[in-house]
Amino acid sequence: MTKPSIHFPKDFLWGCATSAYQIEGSPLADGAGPSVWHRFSHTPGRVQDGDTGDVTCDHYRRWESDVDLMQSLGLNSYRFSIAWGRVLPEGTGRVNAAGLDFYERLVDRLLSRGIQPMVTLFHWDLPAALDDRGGWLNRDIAHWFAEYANVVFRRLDDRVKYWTTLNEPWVVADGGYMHGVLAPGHRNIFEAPRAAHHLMMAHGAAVQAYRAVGRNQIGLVVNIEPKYPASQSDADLAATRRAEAYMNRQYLEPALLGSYPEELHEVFGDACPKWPEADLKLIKQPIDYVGVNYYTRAVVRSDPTAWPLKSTTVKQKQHTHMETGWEVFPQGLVDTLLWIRDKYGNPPVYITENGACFFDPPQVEGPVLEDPLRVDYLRKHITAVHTAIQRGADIRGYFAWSLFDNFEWAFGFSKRFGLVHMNYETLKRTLKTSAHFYSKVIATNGAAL
Ligand SMILES: OC[C@@H]1[C@@H](O)[C@H](O)[C@@H](O)c2nc(CNc3ccccc3)cn21
Repeated sequence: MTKPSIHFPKDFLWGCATSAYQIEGSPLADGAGPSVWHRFSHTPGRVQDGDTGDVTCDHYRRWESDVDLMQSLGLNSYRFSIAWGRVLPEGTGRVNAAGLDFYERLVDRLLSRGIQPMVTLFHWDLPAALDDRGGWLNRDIAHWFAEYANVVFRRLDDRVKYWTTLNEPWVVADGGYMHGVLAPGHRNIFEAPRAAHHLMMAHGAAVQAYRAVGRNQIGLVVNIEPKYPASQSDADLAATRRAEAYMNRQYLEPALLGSYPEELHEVFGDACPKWPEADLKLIKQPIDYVGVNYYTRAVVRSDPTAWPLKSTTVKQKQHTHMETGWEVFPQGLVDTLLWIRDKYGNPPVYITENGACFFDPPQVEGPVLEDPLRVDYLRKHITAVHTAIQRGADIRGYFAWSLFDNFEWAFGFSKRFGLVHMNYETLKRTLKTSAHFYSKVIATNGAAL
């Protein structure tokens, strides 16, 4: 039987995603102020092998040829983030013209190559000067973030059609304040929900500011990891509900519904704050789309000894090279997209990140490097997106994570997610077979799947 031909909507965005600290390098160049990730990566023991973002892919200096590489792949869109500290070195106040000019030149070159920018305002690299003033623990950060957002909106909204306020607030609150494994490295259950709330207030303040000056689209990017109970026992079902509320609903629901899931009281206990209604009103600013970062699912088992969720995830069969063994589970993406369709009124959705790191086979030098596992992963997950579209989900674009191998936060350079291989000694970019596969998918709007 011939395979039914797959076609995506006519104006579907096909892109790759990156973030400033992970690919740019030159973190202090041209007047830029340091971020919490500059400090964190330069603190011994915080990042594997002592890796830092000082050079990484050197995109800050190679951006012109990198944009030309994106064009050669046939991308019609590119998701990247702006380093807050390049634009406002102290986080507020003085604007660093050289920093803003860099991003303006990048946007102009992308547009000249027919590539639509999707710009993230915050992808974890908070200016260190603001962390010194309390960072995400200080309620004033909502105003600081709106001030920064306004500077960028006024300069670029005539050319940038797609804005994102925050990338994955859950990761910042959970990694940076609950478990302390990401910058700024706090481990405190009383801080985590406050950081989470202030992140969402900043999101609301930036959207509110955008409505006064902007004419395009703005949304929020969340990581969604669907939770499946390991058994139908009451304990496992309750643990699964807690895990889903803590990761998947804690940010979407204040943004879309203006309320927090009740299960958070079970997670945070007496650390769970009570917020004024006015805060929730600020957070619930109408947004134009939801960005979903999907990588894997979690099978959840109750574990009363596990902090703070009293649950653990059960490792599955085929998984990627992530330390926590992220399972390859494309059905989870279908389930996630239909869950959003049904639970939140079928909002416009972009898959703003999807990808995998594998221990790619030993690389033989040459024009193309073989990464069959990543090709298989992308094929299955892009097909999952198409399945969700056929079942009525309003999906408008897909961004593969990532364009290049890059700085994988606390894992340093040990994890490679790129469609393009990065030689960190020579900075040579080499396409992997997944890049060629993705190019064909884009050129045929999905038919090459
Ligand atoms: O880990 C791969 C990427 C990372 O490089 C991006 O900067 C970030 O946006 C990103 N988010 C996820 C998924 N969310 C997540 C879940 C658990 C721990 C850490 C991240 C994966 N990734």
